[in-house]
Amino acid sequence: MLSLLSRSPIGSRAPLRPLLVNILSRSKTTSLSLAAKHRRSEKITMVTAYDYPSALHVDRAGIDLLLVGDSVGMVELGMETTQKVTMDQMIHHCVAVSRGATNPMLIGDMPLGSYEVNDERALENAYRFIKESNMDGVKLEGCRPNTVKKIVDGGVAVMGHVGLTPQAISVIGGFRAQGRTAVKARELLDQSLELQAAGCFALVLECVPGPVAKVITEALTIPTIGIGAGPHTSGQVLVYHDMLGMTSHPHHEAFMPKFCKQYANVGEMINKGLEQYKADVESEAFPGETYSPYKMSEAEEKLFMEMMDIDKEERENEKIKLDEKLKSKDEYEALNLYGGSKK
Ligand SMILES: Nc1nc(=O)c2c([nH]1)NC[C@@H]1CN(c3ccc(C(=O)N[C@@H](CCC(=O)O)C(=O)O)cc3)CN21
Ligand SMILES: CC(C)C(=O)C(=O)O
Repeated sequence: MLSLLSRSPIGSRAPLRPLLVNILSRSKTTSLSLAAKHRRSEKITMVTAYDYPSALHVDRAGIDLLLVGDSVGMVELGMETTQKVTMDQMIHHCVAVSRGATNPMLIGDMPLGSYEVNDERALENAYRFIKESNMDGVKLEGCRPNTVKKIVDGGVAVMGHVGLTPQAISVIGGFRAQGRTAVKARELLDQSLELQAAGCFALVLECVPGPVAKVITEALTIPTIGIGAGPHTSGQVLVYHDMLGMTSHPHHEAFMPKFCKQYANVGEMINKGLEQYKADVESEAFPGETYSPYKMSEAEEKLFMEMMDIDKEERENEKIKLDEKLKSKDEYEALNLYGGSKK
């Protein structure tokens, strides 16, 4: 209900038609429909998206949950970690995503510093995701049952996230698997149970051994969404750019996790397309006649050429003068650039 209200056309950016279509077709994922899917033992799908076009694609594919992850900082903003991502940056991306995706349940990732200082601030920031960017719920990292309870009591659905929690990289020391000893695995189970009791509607398990994820999944009533957590979770999540092979940029290759299956090679296609465009423009293969669609009638063209003849000489003289002026400016700049030593 909350998600429907937040998409109300009154005071919202969401257009009326998708809202009606959603109600009629009942294709909108909600925490309720997700719980029902989980009860039917059907696997749940989640993918990240950070902008309008990726949101359109995720929606069209019929993915259940769309996460606007703080991984946006690394994948789209070129940061080394997720630590520097701000609330304003998250909202900026969430707004764009919400314009592109109407069917998946939209989850906004609460960035580092937006929920730890106190529970009141956490609730305020959760409300920003709902009110300013049309999200249907939020995700926060780590075991903070009191914070989760505060936000859920405030009327906002919360997804938990345990195991590798990248925002804590300065504590953990690196992007590596968690829960690999019996004691640590037991701790993860206890955290998961606490988060469920606090009111989380689902739980992300990131980079934990398969057997640990299996035990946690079987112990919980709410669905678990795994990433690098093996096959026995209730669903899976991957980062959009990783799974589509859009990370062929050398900066991104460093962060390609080994649990990620690549379903397409979009990065390679982008490289090929750009190189071909450059070659075509330089060889004049593009645009040619084929991509020059705007015509004028022969009569108008003839008239235009006749008009041009009237002051032809005057314009040519003006052009020569301007050319001279620009050329001398170029030389002046070149002299400055090379410190006057090179002409
Ligand atoms: N593009 C992208 N994809 C992700 O899945 C992702 C992000 N970014 N940013 C936030 C976190 C970080 N994630 C990661 C990143 C790398 C590994 C990884 O390959 N870890 C190595 C160990 C590296 C080490 O020990 O330093 C591994 O073998 O598991 C795991 C999770 C998952 N998340
Ligand atoms: C990897 C997923 C679970 C995430 O938290 C993110 O994309 O930020």
